[in-house]
Amino acid sequence: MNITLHKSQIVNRKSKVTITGSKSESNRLLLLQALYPDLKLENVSNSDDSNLMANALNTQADIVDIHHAGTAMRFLTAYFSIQEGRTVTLTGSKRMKERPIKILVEALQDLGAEIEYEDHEGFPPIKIKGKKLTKNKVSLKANVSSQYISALLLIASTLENGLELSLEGEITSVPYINMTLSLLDEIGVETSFENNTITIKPTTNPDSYRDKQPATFTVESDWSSASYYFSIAALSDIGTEITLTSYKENSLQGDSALVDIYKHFGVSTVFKDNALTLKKDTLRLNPLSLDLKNAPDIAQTIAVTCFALGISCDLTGLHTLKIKETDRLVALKTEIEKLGGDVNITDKSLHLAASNSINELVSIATYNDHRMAMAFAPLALKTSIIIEDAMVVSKSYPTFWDDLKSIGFEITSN
Ligand SMILES: O=C(O)C1=C[C@@H](OP(=O)(O)O)[C@@H](O)[C@H](O)C1
Ligand SMILES: C=C(OP(=O)(O)O)C(=O)O
Repeated sequence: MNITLHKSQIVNRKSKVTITGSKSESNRLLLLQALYPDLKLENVSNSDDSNLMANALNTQADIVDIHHAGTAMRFLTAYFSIQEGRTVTLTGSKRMKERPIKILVEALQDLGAEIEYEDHEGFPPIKIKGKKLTKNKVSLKANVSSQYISALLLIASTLENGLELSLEGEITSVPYINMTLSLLDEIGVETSFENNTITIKPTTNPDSYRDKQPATFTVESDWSSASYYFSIAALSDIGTEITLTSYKENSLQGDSALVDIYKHFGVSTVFKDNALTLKKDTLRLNPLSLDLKNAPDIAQTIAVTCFALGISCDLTGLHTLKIKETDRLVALKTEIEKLGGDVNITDKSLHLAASNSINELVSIATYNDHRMAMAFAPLALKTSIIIEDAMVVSKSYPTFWDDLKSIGFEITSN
């Protein structure tokens, strides 16, 4: 379904939106709950990816299809590797079959896991024969995706001898690794991350973690989803306020860097009672240079904010974007150029030139990528725009379009 976003304004200058739980935290905690069933969760994400993760952990089927959910694919590869006596084929969408998994599979094989490629070496689908893993030392390349590392860390405390992981090369998306370690700490698993080595102690006595475990873990709302409101605030009139719930000032999510990043666009943020209020308080139109290797999921949001404001930007640290839901560098260049922008990309960076006009009623292709749809939506504050295959947003944020309507966006189905 394509939709048209008619040139809109935020009608209510003090709007409020409740955002679902973090997809990243939810997917980790769902897996930990499958390993440690006493763990209770609140505000779990209602995203497709988290639903797929929960269903995959609950099914006894021989074939598990996780569609477009990359994090679920990587985490479940590790999970099924330790399900003794069970054989599972893990597969996904056409794009998932192009998203590399070899670094994780090799690390698990080094630990003793039995995994075979069903189609192309290095890519899903994979057939996993669950086994008890007793080896506890492995090294892997850390510059391609942090999801491989988190996957190993999440099962590590249930391995007989724990795990000592040596990370090779520059480590990418570090906040996601720290999120995994923090969640393990919270449920009482002993972890350490020194130099390039992560150590996880085994939990031989379940009571030792049960004592320390919080009775209920409340997932913080999703910061990547919040990014679209930071962009909306940046493109709104001075004085506009948007309040988002439920957030923590000390977040585990690296995308909370938005608070500092959006100051550049004149957006200030105030935390109060688990709510985050964004306020556009100054007009700032300076060029932006930013390394996003710690926050790759907000690259599309920031590139579109800059384009909408007509300012130039140099975004670096984008080497993981080519293997996400689509090649996000190519997708951004193609779609921003349809709107009249001028974008240069390499394999790890994007340069957007300053501009002073935006083409009207352009139809934005979304390439099965929720973030393409959501990142371009704020442009409706400047011009009418069409978003193709709009329901793609359900991968991480199913109520996105309803929430935009609630704050004044005028949206019709085509
Ligand atoms: O661990 C996670 O929850 C994620 C890690 C990141 O992936 P990479 O480490 O592959 O960049 C991020 O892009 C993804 O959306 C979620
Ligand atoms: C990259 C993303 O997700 P995944 O890798 O889990 O498919 C994302 O949500 O932006």
